Amino acid sequence: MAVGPCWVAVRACQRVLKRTFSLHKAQAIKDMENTFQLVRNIIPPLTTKKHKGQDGRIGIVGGSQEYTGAPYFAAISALKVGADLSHVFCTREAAPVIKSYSPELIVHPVLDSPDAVGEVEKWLPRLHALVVGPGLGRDDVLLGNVKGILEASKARGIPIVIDADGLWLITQQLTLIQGYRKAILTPNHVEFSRLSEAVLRDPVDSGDRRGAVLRLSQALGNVTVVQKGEQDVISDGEQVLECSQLGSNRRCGGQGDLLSGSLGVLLHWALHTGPEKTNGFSPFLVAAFGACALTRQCNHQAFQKHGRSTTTTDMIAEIGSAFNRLFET
Ligand SMILES: NC(=O)C1=CN([C@@H]2O[C@H](COP(=O)(O)OP(=O)(O)OC[C@H]3O[C@@H](n4cnc5c(N)ncnc54)[C@H](OP(=O)(O)O)[C@@H]3O)[C@@H](O)[C@H]2O)[C@@H](O)CC1
Ligand SMILES: Nc1ncnc2c1ncn2[C@@H]1O[C@H](COP(=O)(O)OP(=O)(O)OP(=O)(O)O)[C@@H](O)[C@H]1O
Ligand SMILES: [Mg+2]
Repeated sequence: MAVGPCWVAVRACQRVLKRTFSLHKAQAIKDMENTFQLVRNIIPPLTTKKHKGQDGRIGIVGGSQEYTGAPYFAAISALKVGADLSHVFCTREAAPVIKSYSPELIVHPVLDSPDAVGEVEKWLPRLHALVVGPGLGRDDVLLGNVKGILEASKARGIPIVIDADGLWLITQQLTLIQGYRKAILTPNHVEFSRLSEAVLRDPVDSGDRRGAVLRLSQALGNVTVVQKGEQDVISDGEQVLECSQLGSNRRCGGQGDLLSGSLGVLLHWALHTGPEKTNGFSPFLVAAFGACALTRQCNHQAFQKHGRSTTTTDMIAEIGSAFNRLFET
């Protein structure tokens, strides 16, 4: 077959694209490796000199009539990653259910009480990070209470992870989070679109996920955003990171709760260790990358054992060994 100049040009162009793509891929792998090292740097050593609480006291705000699993997944994941104490602030009805899942959680049935904000505020001085939203539901009274809790936490400078219905709340009231740089938002696909459309008043460009996450973070005043998906895309409005750690194709509910609970602890560790441990790199990005990689590795390991029957409980059972493999070898 005669090969015309046009075809030659196409082949040349394909070669350049292929090389650019491989370079991009190689760069992405190198970035991932460097970021893994930064995550390793923030892990606090286990020593005889420490007392209970020093490696993290994490609060989860969520748990309602409909949803008791999500706050449990987040709270137990925080403990399994290495926090010393994990508190759940939930509704009165949800509390006995959550307590019955695990004796290891401290459960406060206060979220629908008349003085919910005051009841949670009492604990704030002792908490290193809050995770707001898993299993919260969308009841207006509860959301009003959580608004007060967010305001009180911001006034104290507490790092906050916002997930699930917490994202629903801030999507309705963007000023609640605008400019609070100690927050990390962890939207799934739907939550990201809702939030992005509310903030940027434009439909999301699904062909440019990195750009979309970067723009959302910038518009929120450099609040860190983690868009979960086939790859997790993370940005603080200045840099964009991707996590493509191998997971599996099993998409059972609750994986995002494992991620947000883990992130609560890693965020505390990243902020506590100081900038020299993260080479000046954003501690928010390091913590977010660590939580994404860990969740996906748990998913991978659980899937190897349980295949299609994998559930989030199986993934939680993998946290210890996944953490070791990724960060302690
Ligand atoms: N065991 C428990 O207690 C658990 C409780 N949970 C709690 O549930 C509450 C609500 O959280 P949420 O994530 O279900 O709410 P929301 O964002 O409205 O999504 C709803 C719909 O969006 C869609 N959809 C989702 N992802 C998509 C994607 N990637 N790509 C495309 N579409 C996608 C999908 O719609 P469908 O396929 O049905 O059309 C889905 O049904 C919250 O409190 C949370 O913490 C969970 O944590 C799970 C474990
Ligand atoms: N298509 C995909 N391929 C691989 N991993 C994915 C995919 N989609 C999501 N994940 C991973 O699953 C985890 C949870 O993301 P997901 O989008 O399911 O969150 P979620 O909807 O908030 O979960 P939850 O059910 O807990 O609310 C993240 O670690 C993400 O990387
Ligand atoms: Mg979720």
